[in-house]
Amino acid sequence: MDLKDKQEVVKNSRFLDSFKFAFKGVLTVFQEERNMRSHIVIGSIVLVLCLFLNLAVNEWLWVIFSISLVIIMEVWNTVIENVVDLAAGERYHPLAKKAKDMAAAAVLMTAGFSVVVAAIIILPKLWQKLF
Ligand SMILES: Nc1ncnc2c1ncn2[C@@H]1O[C@H](COP(=O)(O)OP(=O)(O)OP(=O)(O)O)[C@@H](O)[C@H]1O
Repeated sequence: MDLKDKQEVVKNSRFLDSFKFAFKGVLTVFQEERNMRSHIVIGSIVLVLCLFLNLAVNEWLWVIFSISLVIIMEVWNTVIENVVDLAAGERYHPLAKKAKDMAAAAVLMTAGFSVVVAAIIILPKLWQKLF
């Protein structure tokens, strides 16, 4: 094995390691964040509901996009909470409060966007189906 092959093996193992660490991150956020579990349950219910509503492809994309965005934003919220806790520890600090509140605001705004998507795409179809 020459130097070039060795470098490729090292690169490959780092690539696999980064997947392993990313999956560990997914697992940790699910285990430790109650809000994340709620997002997953609500998102799954919405997706199952959509199966019965004959959505067009672009409507599916909007629904999947908005659910994914809430989940991704919750991951970032958790990242910020952890980093702030690391920096501030048990101390009260106005900047720690600002950072955590803004991170929570980002999740809230994204959830608001999902509600708008649901109101435009899902509710009218559900209404039609039911009445
Ligand atoms: N070190 C701190 N200094 C000042 N205010 C803080 C600090 N830590 C938390 N807070 C305030 O308390 C609130 C709750 O903090 P916490 O760390 O429990 O987050 P949370 O929003 O409850 O998170 P979770 O998503 O885990 O429910 C924050 O939104 C922030 O307003």
